[in-house]
Amino acid sequence: MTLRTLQCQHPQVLARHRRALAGAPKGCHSAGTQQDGNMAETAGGRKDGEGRGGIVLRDVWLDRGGSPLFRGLSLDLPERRIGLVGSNGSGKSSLLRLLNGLLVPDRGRLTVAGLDAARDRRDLPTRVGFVFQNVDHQILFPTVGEEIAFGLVEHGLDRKAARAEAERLLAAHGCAGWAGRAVDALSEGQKQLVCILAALAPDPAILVMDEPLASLDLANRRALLARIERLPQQVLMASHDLDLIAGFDRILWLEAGAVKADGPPDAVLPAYRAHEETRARTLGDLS
Ligand SMILES: Nc1ncnc2c1ncn2[C@@H]1O[C@H](COP(=O)(O)OP(=O)(O)OP(=O)(O)O)[C@@H](O)[C@H]1O
Repeated sequence: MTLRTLQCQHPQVLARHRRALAGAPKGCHSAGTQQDGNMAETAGGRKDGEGRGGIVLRDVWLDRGGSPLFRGLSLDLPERRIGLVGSNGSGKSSLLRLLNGLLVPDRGRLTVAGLDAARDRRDLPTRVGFVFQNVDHQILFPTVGEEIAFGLVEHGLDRKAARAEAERLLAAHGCAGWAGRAVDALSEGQKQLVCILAALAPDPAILVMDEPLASLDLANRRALLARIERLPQQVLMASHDLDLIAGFDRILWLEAGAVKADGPPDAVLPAYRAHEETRARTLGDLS
């Protein structure tokens, strides 16, 4: 079954996003990296960045907690696999939350998978799958099957078909028979896995992941990473585990809401690692 062919009969925002949107506050310039015309081709022959995916920020401003965080951020993000690094509080989660409408820019323009993030805010979650840092911010339903089927129903599948698709997805990830399991009885890592599968189920154009694999064991982490590498979706992942994103196409390093460095992993990650080691020494000296 391909959901890509389904017309979304229910363009309203998914309930988990509705809930988050209800409480969401309203919403550095970096040298925007231009598309290099050398984007990877997906299994379907589509080039990411010009098809379902693609993220463009133009002079985006955002205050958080009364202080300016992003001050004229401009970026072109067409690559298939983009890693986001930065110290605590640098703005990674805020940037990811702009992408699915949980935050809106105070000023400037943001386009995500062809949608204007301000004008089409309520439609964003239909194109952007979001995996939260904290599973408790994501999981709504008592059972695994219901959690995964939910997004499919919102996209127009009837409940029976959605349940069957959820079971198929679980089986494809080595979790056959999980559909009836109580989410509360799962370990944190198992919950993370369910959240990732729930985000993937409606076949979004872009998968945005905020520290998504922190609780997974080595086998599940490797399996999920391999799966992520094969996904047709554009993936944007914030991670403090630099090994996870070392094979990505591009790394954005944010500090205090501005782009500190931006480029391939072998250029950005060693510099970021050195910066963090210096910080660790400084913090150690202070303690
Ligand atoms: N709900 C909120 N209300 C007000 N300010 C917030 C809120 N969430 C984050 N901030 C502020 O926005 C800034 C960026 O936070 P953000 O969560 O985007 O950082 P981050 O890079 O994801 O951090 P971490 O690595 O710790 O997850 C921080 O200064 C933070 O204090």
